[in-house]
Amino acid sequence: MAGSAEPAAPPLPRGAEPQEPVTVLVEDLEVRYRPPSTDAEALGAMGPARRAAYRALGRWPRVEVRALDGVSLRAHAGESIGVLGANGSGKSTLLRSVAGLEPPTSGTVLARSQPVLLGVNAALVPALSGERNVILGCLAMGMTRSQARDALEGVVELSGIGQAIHRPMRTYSSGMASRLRFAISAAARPDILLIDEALGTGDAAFKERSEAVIAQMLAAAGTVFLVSHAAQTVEETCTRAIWLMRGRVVADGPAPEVAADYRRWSWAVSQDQPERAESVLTEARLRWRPDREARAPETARSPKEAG
Ligand SMILES: Nc1ncnc2c1ncn2[C@@H]1O[C@H](COP(=O)(O)OP(=O)(O)OP(=O)(O)O)[C@@H](O)[C@H]1O
Repeated sequence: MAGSAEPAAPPLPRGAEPQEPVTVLVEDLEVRYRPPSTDAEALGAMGPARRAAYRALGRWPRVEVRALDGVSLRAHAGESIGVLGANGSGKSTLLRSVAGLEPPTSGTVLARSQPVLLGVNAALVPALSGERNVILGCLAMGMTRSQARDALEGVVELSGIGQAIHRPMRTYSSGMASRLRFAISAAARPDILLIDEALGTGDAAFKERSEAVIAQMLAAAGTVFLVSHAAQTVEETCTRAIWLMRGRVVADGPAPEVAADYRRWSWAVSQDQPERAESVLTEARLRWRPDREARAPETARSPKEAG
């Protein structure tokens, strides 16, 4: 993080939980992976016969990664929730789980309607033009062919990629592709939209347009989740922020305050001040105790059933 002065501590938490209906409920969610690891220690921990068998087969032992380790949250209509955290803290796994794309190892994920995960639900084909992909993406999100055709102009306008819409998507920069995916996802006007980093890839005009779309969705009582490394994006776009670390919720509260705590922690880490970072973390945990008493939304279905 730039600058050398430590950011100021945020004021104490205020306000109670919103009264609006619950749209997403996550309760004690655990997602574990067992990837193969070349770590010599994992191999060394085996008995000699097993180690020899692994070597003979050219296999590596599997280790357990706890991507999410007991996450609970309740999202409400009209909330835009920023998910903050360092690399590997579990942000994308949380979004994939809410979208119903990641089976929980244990715990519960319920949603009022099928969440749309930006960039995954829209099955785009690199060899086809942006235009053809808009149609495909809209069809993939359940729109009819004529609804998709009607949506085309608005999608192109929101994405701001102009004449490039007629070129194959494989020729797009990653920012252009992200903007188009965002615009396609927004066209379906989903009740629950999950965005993984895409808003950071646009210029100021795109940012303004995408923020307007998010505001419209929230006004229609939807819920937006936005994953970002950037505390500033979350501060500017979200009403609430959740800070994840090693698959656990460190803080869950109003976006400006939680983002400020995250910023102070990132600053201490970047200044190589582990004790300071630890004390910011402890303060944040005390300040923003994650809610553990989640209740199911009345009309909730699991994400794969919903929609
Ligand atoms: N398919 C997978 N197989 C094994 N491990 C995985 C898999 N997907 C994620 N992980 C691990 O789970 C942890 C959380 O990953 P995740 O992608 O959710 O983090 P993230 O906070 O989104 O990271 P980033 O900010 O770098 O995108 C990491 O340790 C990652 O290596």
